[in-house]
Amino acid sequence: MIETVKLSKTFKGKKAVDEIDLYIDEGESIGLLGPNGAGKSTTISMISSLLKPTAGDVKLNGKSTIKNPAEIRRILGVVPQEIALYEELSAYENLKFFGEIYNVKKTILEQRIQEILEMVGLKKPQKELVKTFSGGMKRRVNIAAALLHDPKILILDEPTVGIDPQSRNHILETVRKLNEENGTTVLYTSHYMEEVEQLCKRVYIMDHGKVVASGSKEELLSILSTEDMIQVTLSEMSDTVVEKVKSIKNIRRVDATDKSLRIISKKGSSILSDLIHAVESEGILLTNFQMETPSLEDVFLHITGRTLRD
Ligand SMILES: Nc1ncnc2c1ncn2[C@@H]1O[C@H](COP(=O)(O)OP(=O)(O)OP(=O)(O)O)[C@@H](O)[C@H]1O
Repeated sequence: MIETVKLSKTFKGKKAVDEIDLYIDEGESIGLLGPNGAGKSTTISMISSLLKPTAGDVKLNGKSTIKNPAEIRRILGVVPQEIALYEELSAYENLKFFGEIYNVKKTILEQRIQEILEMVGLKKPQKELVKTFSGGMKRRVNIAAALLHDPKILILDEPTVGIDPQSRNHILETVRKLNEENGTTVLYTSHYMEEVEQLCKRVYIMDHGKVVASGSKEELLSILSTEDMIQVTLSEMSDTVVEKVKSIKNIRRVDATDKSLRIISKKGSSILSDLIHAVESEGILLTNFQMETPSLEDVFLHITGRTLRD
């Protein structure tokens, strides 16, 4: 359906997006995961034909959208990071205004607004002014605005950043329903890997403008099939104990936080006795030892050496 071919964008000599190839089939839910500044927003702005690429192409059903953006704009709903609403109007009035801008037929607009308000959980406060809404409620109105023309593809740019948990759950549930029950194709960007794991069947991991890994969650996790993830808690923490643990054979990486160590070791290597020995030689006790199931966060760490929120 949508395909990007060596899609690139340079700002003042700096490559924000660097030869990205990705494809999105009809009905898929795709995650674009990466830390701040990875190039996610720039990529989706180019896919949405809001930003012209420096090089490369975006194709819709095989046809370039760069010269002919009308078709892709017609079938896309985009929820930008920035909230774009009229604060002095109610939620309902905002949607009415956007519906008219999107040329939604007058005969169906009213019903459509009510359906969407129900979907995003804002039917009750629809007549209240947007300026009285929480950040999460505003974000939900923004999502509603993007859905008015019943888009085939919905693109959301980090829609849950900085909002309350209730709105966050509502947004995730709305997106899941749209994809699973309505068949809407979803492109979801986030730096919260739990959301992408929950919502998306296929994931592109971006870093420094490039796609560094892609595939289904299972495929991405299999990258870690040679490693064990272990979480340990100590009675106290010291720099020397971290250094001692790092020097244990078969331990590949150690991250220390407060009184915990997150250890990546070679799969199946028994490090426990060396670990206890290293810790106790510093007069510290090992109070908890737990093997962990790897997540996409670990895949990102493995590939880039950094966490998603570094
Ligand atoms: N209009 C612009 N002019 C100059 N540099 C820009 C512009 N837009 C983005 N950049 C730079 O391009 C890089 C990628 O930014 P982008 O916003 O696409 O990343 P992101 O992954 O979406 O991160 P975030 O979650 O912070 O939005 C960053 O280094 C950013 O500073």
